[in-house]
Amino acid sequence: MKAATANEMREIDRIAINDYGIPGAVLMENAGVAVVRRLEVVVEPLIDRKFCILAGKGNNGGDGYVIARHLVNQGAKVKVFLLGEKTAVSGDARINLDIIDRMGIDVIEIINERDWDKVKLAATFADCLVDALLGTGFRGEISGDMARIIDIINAAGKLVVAVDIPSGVDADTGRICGTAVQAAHTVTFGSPKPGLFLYPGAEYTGELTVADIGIPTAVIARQNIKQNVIMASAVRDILPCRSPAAHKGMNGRLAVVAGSRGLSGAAAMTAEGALRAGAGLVTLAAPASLQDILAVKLTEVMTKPLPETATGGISQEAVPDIAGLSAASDVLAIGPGLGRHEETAAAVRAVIAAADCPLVIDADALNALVGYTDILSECNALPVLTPHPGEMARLTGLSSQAVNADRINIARQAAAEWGSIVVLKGARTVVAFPDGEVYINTTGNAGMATGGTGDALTGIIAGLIAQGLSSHDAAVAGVYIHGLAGDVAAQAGMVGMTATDLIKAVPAALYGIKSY
Ligand SMILES: NC(=O)C1=CN([C@@H]2O[C@H](COP(=O)(O)OP(=O)(O)OC[C@H]3O[C@@H](n4cnc5c(N)ncnc54)[C@H](O)[C@@H]3O)[C@@H](O)[C@H]2O)[C@@H](O)CC1
Ligand SMILES: [K+]
Repeated sequence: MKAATANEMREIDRIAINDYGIPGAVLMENAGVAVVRRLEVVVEPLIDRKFCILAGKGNNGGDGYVIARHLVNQGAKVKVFLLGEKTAVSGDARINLDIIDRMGIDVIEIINERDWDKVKLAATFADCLVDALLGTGFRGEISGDMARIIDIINAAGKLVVAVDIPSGVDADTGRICGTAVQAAHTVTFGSPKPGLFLYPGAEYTGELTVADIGIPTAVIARQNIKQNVIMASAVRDILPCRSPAAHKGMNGRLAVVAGSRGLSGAAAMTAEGALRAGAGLVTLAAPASLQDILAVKLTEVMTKPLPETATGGISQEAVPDIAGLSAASDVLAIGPGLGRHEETAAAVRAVIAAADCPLVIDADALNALVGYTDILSECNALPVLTPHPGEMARLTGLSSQAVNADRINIARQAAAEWGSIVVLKGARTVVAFPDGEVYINTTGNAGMATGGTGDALTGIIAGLIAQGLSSHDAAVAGVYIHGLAGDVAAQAGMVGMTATDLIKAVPAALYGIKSY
């Protein structure tokens, strides 16, 4: 599913109105009715229920007047508050404001101090508040009277339904622009907006409904929208079918280069993640002194001892061994638990520059690339990089707060600059490609904020590449499956679940998607 930015959505509306001749008032009618359909479900029955509609001066407010008309027709008691003067309302919003004026619906302009008391009182007695203050026309920050009315909505403790976007949420990034309406439900029009999925905006959105308001689908399809939301159906199509006559050699050979003294678990979880994602044969290459531990930890994984530094990380002498392994593998996953020894980092860079097969690069292999991202252009296939915000911050020189504040664009820029697929992990993982295409993942939960889940993801993505998926498809499907496995594991309790629980749940997640 595509997710349109505010600018893209405005252009879509414009084309629908100007090129297709759909009157703006018709789109507004459909938008308002879509919200009423949702209200019929969440405030049931509507008759005699009290609604307070908070309207801004633009078309988002216009949707609010349509909602008011339909609610009154259904027997609800409706008060409309307009933040400003009626004379400031124009166009389609004006048409609908005039209609409800003629219907005798109370429209109170919030102009002086006494009007604020009326809003507070109405909010106190309402069953539901409808946020029609700001939609895709919102720019800048929330301040002054707008902040004040949003505070009243949030303080009322009532069911809040947002029209198109919770006011104050940046439609493109999910940033809270000063303050924002905390909605329980949001009905968005035509196409969802990225900011409704990305945190913190997603938390203010509540349950999201995407409503068709009659815009021809071709208008949206022709926009070349590059933001996507990963859907189960798309992952189902991506995943390979497994022949009933399959043997292990048909499901790919995968090599993992991971681990160092004290960090054997990361290596083991990466290898296990790959196996659980369906890889045929997995070889874990790790420092020789970890052999005994890994042999105990892992049953199905083959191990390859590598020369190591005095501190127990892989050494430069390991490079030819790994090169040989990569030549015999369909994919190489490198990084988890390697440690940050400079010799190890240099060995990692040599491996990345020389690898013959597709790469999944994570953790300490990403740290090894700080200041050396130019070597990524030497990779034969598009490498997949899986940084968390901290690693991304180190790679880009930004703070992790800055990375999280604009996840889509930061990932997109990095993917273009490095000629790589960038999987920016965290709540709502974003997968970005060098051509600007991005995918937002919605599976997963806060229980996954625990050590080792990132190693599992690296293994899962590599495991899918081993089975013949392109790095592109493996990254998109991998983050979805990883999050879904987290959701499956969380059914036994979210807090306290471990990466191992997630890894064990991968087959169930795959079964849920593909029934195999
Ligand atoms: N014809 C269309 O384009 C359609 C628009 N629709 C609705 O209209 C919305 C877009 O309408 P508009 O483009 O009129 O814009 P909005 O109604 O989203 O916002 C514009 C108003 O907000 C004010 N504003 C902007 N930034 C502000 C800030 N930081 N602080 C305080 N006030 C601020 C502007 O001065 C203006 O009065 C959509 O989100 C959707 O709800 C729907 O009715 C469907 C059809
Ligand atoms: K709104």
